[in-house]
Order: sequence, then structure tokens, then C-alpha cells
Amino acid sequence: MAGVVEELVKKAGGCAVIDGGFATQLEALGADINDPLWSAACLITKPHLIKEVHMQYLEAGADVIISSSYQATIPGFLARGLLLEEAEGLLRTSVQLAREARDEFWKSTLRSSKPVYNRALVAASIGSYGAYLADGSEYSGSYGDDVTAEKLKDFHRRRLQVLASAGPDLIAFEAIPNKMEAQALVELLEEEDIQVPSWICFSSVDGKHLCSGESFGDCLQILNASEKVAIVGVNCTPPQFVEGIIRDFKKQTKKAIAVYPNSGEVWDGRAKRWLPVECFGRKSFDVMARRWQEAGASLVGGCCRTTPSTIRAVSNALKSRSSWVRVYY
Ligand code: MET
Ligand SMILES: [Zn+2]
Repeated sequence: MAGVVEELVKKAGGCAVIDGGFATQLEALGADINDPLWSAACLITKPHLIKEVHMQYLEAGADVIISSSYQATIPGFLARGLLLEEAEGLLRTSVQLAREARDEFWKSTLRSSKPVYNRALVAASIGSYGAYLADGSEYSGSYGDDVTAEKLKDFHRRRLQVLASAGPDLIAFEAIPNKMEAQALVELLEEEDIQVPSWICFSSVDGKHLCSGESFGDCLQILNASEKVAIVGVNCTPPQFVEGIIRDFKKQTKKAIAVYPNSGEVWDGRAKRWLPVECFGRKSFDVMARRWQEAGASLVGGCCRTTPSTIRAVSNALKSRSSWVRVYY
């Protein structure tokens, strides 16, 4: 594990807390994210809301906050009519907003008499090629025959360079749906000699494979071979699969494991609405978080449809067993 992560996990009592659904909370604060750029549209229109969401997750106990760049891409911004310099500037802004929130929050907690927080880390988010396409391939992993690893590297290259140079503590590749993209990212990290430690998290719809149907084991072998990858895991995956996935990963990697599942609700693309959780209530996220830690996760948080209250519950569940004071509201 990279030094900075190891230190944070230790300080957090064995399991650090990642924030929750970013786009979800942005929408809850009134942002319109029905946009090809999704939550990244707010980098143009409502940057103050982005900072507010980061603050809310920090207050809830997040030890790692993830920037608003998941669906922020240079071609996406250019298609919106922005210039290249403006597009790159917005990518840097996404990291800057998270750093500002972290620094301001940390300063304010230092002033309080009972320090109950860690100084959080900022992870620069990078979504998959499928997230940019916004055509459903984000959750199928099917990019078609004309997409090669080289094409994926070229798609990711400049954004990775710009985000890495903006001063994040980590790079977070999120919801990677297939093996070719995992391979492309590992090669790109080496080619560009990125010094910021990375995590690569996959998405899964069945708990046994990536969204593409490929095996976790084959992908983990690729990630295991790279020193640039500090953390591996899954995100935006139904929570009921996570414990099994951690146990499976544990057998196949020595890297730290991060899990930040969605709420278990399912997005109905045609009806454009979330279908309710079938087999468990949202309340149990904190109970599950303990089991995920016991199964071997070093970082636990939430993805789509989880909120600051989910993360507060997770933080209290994980930290109450160490010497932590609970965060009350
Ligand atoms: C589709 S997964 C989205 C991940 C992103 N960090 C978010 O929470 O909005
Ligand atoms: Zn998600």
C-alpha cells in the first residue's frame, strides 16, 4: 500500500472511510445532472455546490473524498463548446475544489477541542470510457470491436496527466467494466510514469465477474503486476455481493481492497428512475460495512444513491470500535 494510504488506514483504526454518492448528493442539493457531462456539468455551472457536497461528506466522517471529475472529459467539454485550455482548467478545478474543502474542513476541526476526524485525502476521479459514451456500456463493458487498448489509452491519457498534476493524493479509476480497460490503465500509468498512487475499482452486476462477464482474477493479475496501483476494489456494485467479492479478492491479491457499493437500487434506463432495493433495507449499510472490514477491506464507502447519512453510519460503525469518538448530529 502506498505510504500515504497506509498511514490513513492505520489512523482510521484499520479501515478508512470513503465518501458516498457524489452525483446523488449534488442532485439532492438541487443540481440538474441530467446532462451528458452528468455531475461534471456543475464544474461549469455550480462549483459552489460541488464544494458543499465535499464538505457534507467530510462532516459525515469521510477519510477520502473523491473529486467531481468522474464524467468530466476533455472531449465532453469540447463538445460543450469550451476551449482546450478551459476544459483542462475545469479538470484542475475539480481537484482544487476537493482540496479546498479538505483544507478548510481540516483547519476548522483543528480549532475544535475534541478532534474526531482525520485529515482527509483527495482522490481524483476518472470514470471509464463507457461513462464518457453514456450509452449504457459503462455497465455492460461492451465497447464494440473497433475499440482497442491503444484507443482507450489515448482517451484517458491527457485527462490523467492533467488530474495527476493538480495535486491529488490519489487517482481513483472508478467502475471499470472490462479487462481491456484495466490493462490499458495499468499500461498508461507506467508509460506516463504517474507518481500519484492509484486505485482501480471494477463494477459488477452479478458479484462474480466484471460487468463485461470477465473474471476478477484475470484482472487482478494485471493490477498485481503494477506498483502504480496501490488499491484495488469494486464500486457502484450492489452491496449484497460485496462480502463475497472481498473474500474472492483476498485470495488473489495482496493489495489493499476498497469497496464502495451503490445502495442496491437499480437504475431503470428506459423509465429513467431507480427501482427499489429488493432484499435489504438501507439501514443495514453500516452493519454490512463491519462485515466488509472483517472480510478484509481497508477502505469502505458508498457509491450511487448513498448519501452523507449512509457515510455517517459507516464511519460510526467502523470507528466506534477503535478509540474514536462518534460523530453526532
Ligand atoms: C457511476 S459511479 C459514480 C462515481 C462518482 N464518484 C459519483 O459518486 O458520482
Ligand atoms: Zn456509482
